Amino acid sequence: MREDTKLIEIKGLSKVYATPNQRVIALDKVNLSVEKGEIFGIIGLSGAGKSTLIRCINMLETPTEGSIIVDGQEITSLNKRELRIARQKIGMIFQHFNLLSSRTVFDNVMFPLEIARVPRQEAAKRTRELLELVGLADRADAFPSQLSGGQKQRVGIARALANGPKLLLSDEATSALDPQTTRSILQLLRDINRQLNLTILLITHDMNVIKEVCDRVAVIDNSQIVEVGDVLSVFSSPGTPTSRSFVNTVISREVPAELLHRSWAQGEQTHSKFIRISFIGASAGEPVISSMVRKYGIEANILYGNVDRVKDIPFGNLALELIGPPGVLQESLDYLRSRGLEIEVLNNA
Ligand SMILES: Nc1ncnc2c1ncn2[C@@H]1O[C@H](COP(=O)(O)OP(=O)(O)OP(=O)(O)O)[C@@H](O)[C@H]1O
Repeated sequence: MREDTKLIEIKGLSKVYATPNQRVIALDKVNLSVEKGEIFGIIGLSGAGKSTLIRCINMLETPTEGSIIVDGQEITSLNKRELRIARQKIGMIFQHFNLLSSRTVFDNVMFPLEIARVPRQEAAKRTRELLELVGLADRADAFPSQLSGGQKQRVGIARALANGPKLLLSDEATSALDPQTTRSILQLLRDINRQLNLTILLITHDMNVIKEVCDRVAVIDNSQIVEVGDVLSVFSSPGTPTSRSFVNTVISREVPAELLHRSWAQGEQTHSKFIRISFIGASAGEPVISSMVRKYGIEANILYGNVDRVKDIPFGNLALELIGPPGVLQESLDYLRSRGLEIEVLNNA
């Protein structure tokens, strides 16, 4: 039998909150699947339905309709006892850490093991290993109030990993942290994803988080998933206005308007096309562009360019004005596309 590569499969998931005077549709027929071993991000504006979605996956919220399969098990149809066992496979971390203030770091991390009735010696050994993993071995006896935000989240991560989960859910885990601490926590999530082959599903409103750690992303808007894709593809060609505005918050893709309106094309016979080329990886567009210019005898003016990184991969944008006879311009674009470049025509002046 073929091994199932999906860790989470969500079908037709809806959630309606009914309050005495209104019904709020927080999720509307959501379908989504998450592969084993990936870091999957869900991004959306406030109120889009992110928290509801992630909380349905471990049944902190009961779906109104639909099914959720986690690691081959239909979570929505379990009884209380089965659900308690299934939840041991699902760790969760939170924006405000949710640590027990009266317990030490060590006892916070050991808490889920106590609940799972793991023998004390074994639990203590596992707790020490987890503290080592998150870089807090020397703070075992501290209380949460004595820790920085980043350290508190490390405790949260160690506690979430205590029962050896297959899935880690992250509910805005870096939203309360400063940018530098955010980066170190995201780095830790990447490390544990790799070392433990742990699948991570995170929700965020911050596209930087998606850019730093995620393999794939889903954009949620108004209770519905409006786009799902590889993070690099969504960054290079966002398919919806919501995705585009999220991408624009971290990567400047916009060509300044004054450049777009200034054309160097002259006369009846020459036209100009403004294009944006997105390139991924080390293949800068440069040699392809110079060979296009030579091959078709057109002019290319560079309007704007930048290079960024998505996860660890260089990712760039270059805006050009191509000038030449209309038919030749079209052939030039076909040539660039045939060389694997992502091309967007910004106008047809
Ligand atoms: N317990 C509840 N009772 C009634 N309405 C709720 C409840 N929880 C959430 N909602 C509503 O459901 C919708 C989705 O909320 P949700 O918290 O899932 O969105 P979100 O994307 O996580 O937003 P935020 O980033 O602000 O937390 C919102 O309109 C919200 O007001």
